[in-house]
Amino acid sequence: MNYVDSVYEMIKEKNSAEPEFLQAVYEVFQSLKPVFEKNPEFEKKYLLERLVEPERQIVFRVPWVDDTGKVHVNRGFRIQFNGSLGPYKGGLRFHPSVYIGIVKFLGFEQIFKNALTGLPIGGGKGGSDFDPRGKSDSEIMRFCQSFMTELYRHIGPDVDVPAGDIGVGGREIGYLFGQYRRLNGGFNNGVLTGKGLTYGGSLVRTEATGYGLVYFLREILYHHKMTFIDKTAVISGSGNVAYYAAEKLISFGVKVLAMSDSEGCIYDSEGIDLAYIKEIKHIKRESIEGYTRYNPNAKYMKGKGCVWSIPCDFALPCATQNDIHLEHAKMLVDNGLVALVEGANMPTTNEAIDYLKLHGILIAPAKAANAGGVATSALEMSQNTIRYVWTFEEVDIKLQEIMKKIHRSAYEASNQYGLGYDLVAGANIAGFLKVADAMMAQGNF
Ligand SMILES: NC(=O)C1=CN([C@@H]2O[C@H](COP(=O)(O)OP(=O)(O)OC[C@H]3O[C@@H](n4cnc5c(N)ncnc54)[C@H](O)[C@@H]3O)[C@@H](O)[C@H]2O)C=CC1
Ligand SMILES: O=C(O)CCC(=O)C(=O)O
Repeated sequence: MNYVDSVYEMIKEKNSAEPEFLQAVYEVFQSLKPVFEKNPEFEKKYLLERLVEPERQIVFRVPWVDDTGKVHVNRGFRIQFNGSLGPYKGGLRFHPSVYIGIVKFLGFEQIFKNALTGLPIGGGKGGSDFDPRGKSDSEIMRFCQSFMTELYRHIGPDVDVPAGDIGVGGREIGYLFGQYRRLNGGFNNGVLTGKGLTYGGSLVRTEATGYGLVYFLREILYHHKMTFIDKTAVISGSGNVAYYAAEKLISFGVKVLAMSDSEGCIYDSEGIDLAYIKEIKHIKRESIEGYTRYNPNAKYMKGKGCVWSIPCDFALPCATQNDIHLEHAKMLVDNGLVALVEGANMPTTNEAIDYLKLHGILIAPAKAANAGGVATSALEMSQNTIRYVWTFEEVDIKLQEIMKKIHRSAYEASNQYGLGYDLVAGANIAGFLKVADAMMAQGNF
């Protein structure tokens, strides 16, 4: 058995209760085989064994009191996966499905994504099994305060800098920062990103992941001498990433036909009106079905994955992991899909990716395509350090440049290893080589 497969077998045995983590590792390892053949010194230094073991895993109790006075206890996590390139960096997810395996898969992916941005950030991720749905604003605040009461001793602008992810947006980051400031003293705002604009947030951070996705797709289209003209898209999710991806696509002339939430999807043949999505999902925080109240011609379909039955040129999974399975991939191909653009982390199963590749679909893998969010977080850190604020245009130009460079480095790495235009493998290889270089230089740690 070759080195890569033997390390994977060892990891499978050690982490058998963490299928999402194993899936993420398997996918990266498949791309790395030619790299290990070419660089035997990596094997000698046990690089893969070290890479898959987080540098630090913090698990803690989060007690909080609801509006009726009842006490609840949730579990909090922060995984400081790899700090060889810079302070650990990555979001916090609040969702009932969160457990150590989810946080580890997200943290593992984050290492390579952050490396691809070209900015000095290591990989980390965190969260809680707390369910924000149906909670009052005061309950959310009390939960965030309790979460930060433990987390604050493990983070810092030069140590670990969390941000948002599913269930954690501007409101939650505000409460988390308030509690950090209260406990830590001083105004150390480089400790979190995704902050509000009045206390150190960066312009464009809110939009960055969604906009970055579309900038990345634009590079793919340029490369293949294609354009956005007369194209259609469907998007899963209707949260932060989905919303701003839709906004940028629409501004480029693409018709966005459908969006979804965890219960079902809405199909509007005239093109989704984002003002309604904002009202329903971001302000009222209710089911996407409410869209039909505003536009009775739109159609609501219930069920997971219904969005992938709608014919489109571009499919953008922007909700959660393992959203596109093999049967969805088959439907998308049969319906004439041109490109898959991954906004969520690991939204496509490995079998579905293989099927899409086999059928010539252009694939923008999450690690590269959704890296605009964390890249802009790193720009927020830079502004906090120099105590300066760049304009919207300045940050947006930097974001476009970063997405262009990520596309180029993924393509070049793929080409260098004789794989042609395979951005899935190229992103894994380019991200890995940067981390590998830093780890080799820093000795056996
Ligand atoms: N916010 C950011 O800057 C970044 C987010 N991501 C990824 O993008 C995805 C979306 O994140 P955000 O938009 O920030 O979160 P959000 O909380 O704003 O939106 C999440 C969306 O996913 C849907 N969703 C959640 N769980 C679901 C489930 N089990 N089944 C179907 N739909 C579900 C929700 O209804 C909502 O529309 C996540 O996978 C996240 O890891 C990736 C890079 C950066
Ligand atoms: O902005 C950040 O630090 C985190 C973004 C994130 O969690 C992700 O890229 O998945």
